[in-house]
Amino acid sequence: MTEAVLRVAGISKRFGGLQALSDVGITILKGQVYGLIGPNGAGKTTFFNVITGLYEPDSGTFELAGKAYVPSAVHEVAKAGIARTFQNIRLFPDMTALENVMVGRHIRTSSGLMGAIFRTRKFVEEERAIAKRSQELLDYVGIGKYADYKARTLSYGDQRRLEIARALATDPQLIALDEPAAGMNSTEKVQLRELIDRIRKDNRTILLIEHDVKLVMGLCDRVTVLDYGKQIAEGTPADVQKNQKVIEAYLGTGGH
Ligand SMILES: Nc1ncnc2c1ncn2[C@@H]1O[C@H](COP(=O)(O)OP(=O)(O)OP(=O)(O)O)[C@@H](O)[C@H]1O
Repeated sequence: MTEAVLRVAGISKRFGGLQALSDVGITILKGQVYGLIGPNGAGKTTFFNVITGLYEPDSGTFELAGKAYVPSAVHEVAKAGIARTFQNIRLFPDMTALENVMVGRHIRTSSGLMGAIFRTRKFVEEERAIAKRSQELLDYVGIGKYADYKARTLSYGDQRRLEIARALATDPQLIALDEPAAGMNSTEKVQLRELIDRIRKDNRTILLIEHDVKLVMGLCDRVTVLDYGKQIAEGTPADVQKNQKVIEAYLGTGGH
């Protein structure tokens, strides 16, 4: 049986009087692209923020690659093995593309601050290896030739690729992409789809929040649909598309 990479269950989160998530759970198997969709305000971002340590849940259990983890802080979650991108791109705009990826890689290195200050041999060697690996990742996502460009000078689509390269640099168990196609034109979306497909073929596991339902349906192995914080459907894209509750939620006849 294929192993589960992420297994979360019973996640609830309330903001004051608003129940943003009610008993939500998903299981993502290794090598899957798993989609999370739902109308505006359904709770997708909240769910993402809970599993990546940005929001503290009111309840829930969390397991990554067979080990329980506590999503108490973003850096702890990154160390445990979940790398994420953000809806609003969060790169270091005045650092080069290569440096942005190197930052991601640093959480997997060991020489630490003292090594950096005294430029120990181990540190220098480690930096060289990090730069090499980071360049490979830029090549992998298709922006290798922009390694020395400042992040802010890259096109929107290329900045999103750079974020993905930085996420990959942490060697994550799971890559969580928050609306990667937002603001992309149709050519960029096709390229994004090819890139995500390629990442999947390399046996990586991806969780995807996306507004572009067509992209999700074409790309994902499984999909969860949220509406008003509740999981109204889970299954293959074909199953979910036929689900009456999903149709109603999207057509706005479900009480919206
Ligand atoms: N930090 C917060 N404080 C209070 N309410 C919040 C907070 N974050 C989200 N909410 C509320 O929780 C509900 C779910 O929001 P969320 O952003 O998770 O939905 P979403 O599915 O990601 O929506 P969208 O597609 O519009 O991004 C909304 O009603 C929202 O107003």
